[in-house]
Amino acid sequence: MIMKSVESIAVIGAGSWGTALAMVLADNGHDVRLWGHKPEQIDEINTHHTNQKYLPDITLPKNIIGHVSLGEAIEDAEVLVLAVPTKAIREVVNKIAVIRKDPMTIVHVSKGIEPNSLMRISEMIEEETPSHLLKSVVVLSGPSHAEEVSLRQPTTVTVSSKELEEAERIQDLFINQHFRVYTNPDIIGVEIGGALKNIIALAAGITDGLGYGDNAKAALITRGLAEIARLGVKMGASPLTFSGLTGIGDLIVTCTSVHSRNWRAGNLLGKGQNLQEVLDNMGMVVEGVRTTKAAHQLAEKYQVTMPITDVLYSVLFENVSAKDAVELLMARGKTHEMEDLTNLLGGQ
Ligand SMILES: NC(=O)C1=CN([C@@H]2O[C@H](COP(=O)(O)OP(=O)(O)OC[C@H]3O[C@@H](n4cnc5c(N)ncnc54)[C@H](O)[C@@H]3O)[C@@H](O)[C@H]2O)C=CC1
Ligand SMILES: O=C(CO)COP(=O)(O)O
Repeated sequence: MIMKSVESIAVIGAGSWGTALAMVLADNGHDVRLWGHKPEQIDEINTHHTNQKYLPDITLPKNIIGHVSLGEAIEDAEVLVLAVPTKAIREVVNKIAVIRKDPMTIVHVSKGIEPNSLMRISEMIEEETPSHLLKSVVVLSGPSHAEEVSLRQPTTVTVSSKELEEAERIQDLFINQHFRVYTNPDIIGVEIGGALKNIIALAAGITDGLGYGDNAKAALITRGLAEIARLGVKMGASPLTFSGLTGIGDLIVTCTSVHSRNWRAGNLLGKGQNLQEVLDNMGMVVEGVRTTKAAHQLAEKYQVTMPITDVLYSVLFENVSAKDAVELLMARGKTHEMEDLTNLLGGQ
């Protein structure tokens, strides 16, 4: 057993991922305050040590204490783990910045890009937090369904930050025999891979819903990776990151699992439900919908070809049918698989 120093850590957001990560930290002996904005849910966490809506039938360690008061949750906690949907990041960070007196390290675990501003989550956090309060921002990402992490099944993730020592400190807080944590200095690649895989997971759910098979799934994963990497590299990411946990790793886990909310939403779309109906019934965040909007704008801004993102955009926001979207993708003009090869052959 690895001996660790005990820290007070506030996990902000008591949904599936915040609760599962609070369990990892509690298993490592830390004093964990789990903040949520729904009093009845926090009451359930403190009284019954469960969070049935998000992680049914899981018993939480007793050293997770639920809080509805944000001030109490973050008091004395030098590390804050932000686990709310991308849409709520600015609002929550703003509230923290008003209350907070001392510098803090913010670890974010969300997977999205903000439409219109086209900011990654670490950039939004930096924009919303006065610099004297922000020691550093770290992202934790990778192939990790909360449902499996809460069962202490083997899981691997990556942490990244502009400051390597901070990433290593967060690696130490989370790592244990079930939850292996790597570091990667490429924060752009880590955030882009984590956010954009949700677009491909929606598309994979759609092809499954339409009744297509493993060939279509493999095509989406590999060609999806190609377009994510193409954009990521233009934005300054290392191409190597996309062959790692936060690239291909997260694509595999999200495109092939019934745990994925993005895959499940896509599956219902493929079966003929409309977007609003699907989102209303999901009860949890489906990040890929907003991220499709953002990635569509990013492709335009960076002049990058992203065919899967483009057709998914037309299904989600322009009433193109899922079946027509697949036909559009398959009927595209012929091209080389490897872009370097295209360059070698004279940029065809
Ligand atoms: N569930 C998973 O397995 C994983 C999720 N993630 C990412 O973590 C982030 C959070 O996802 P989940 O926990 O799964 O979502 P969730 O839908 O299970 O829970 C979200 C939580 O945030 C709360 N929330 C929403 N808006 C809020 C606001 N304005 N103020 C305060 N709290 C608010 C909700 O009440 C809920 O407790 C997402 O970006 C997701 O992509 C990343 C890896 C794994
Ligand atoms: O990011 C995830 C697993 O790595 C979870 O994906 P979903 O948000 O689609 O459930």
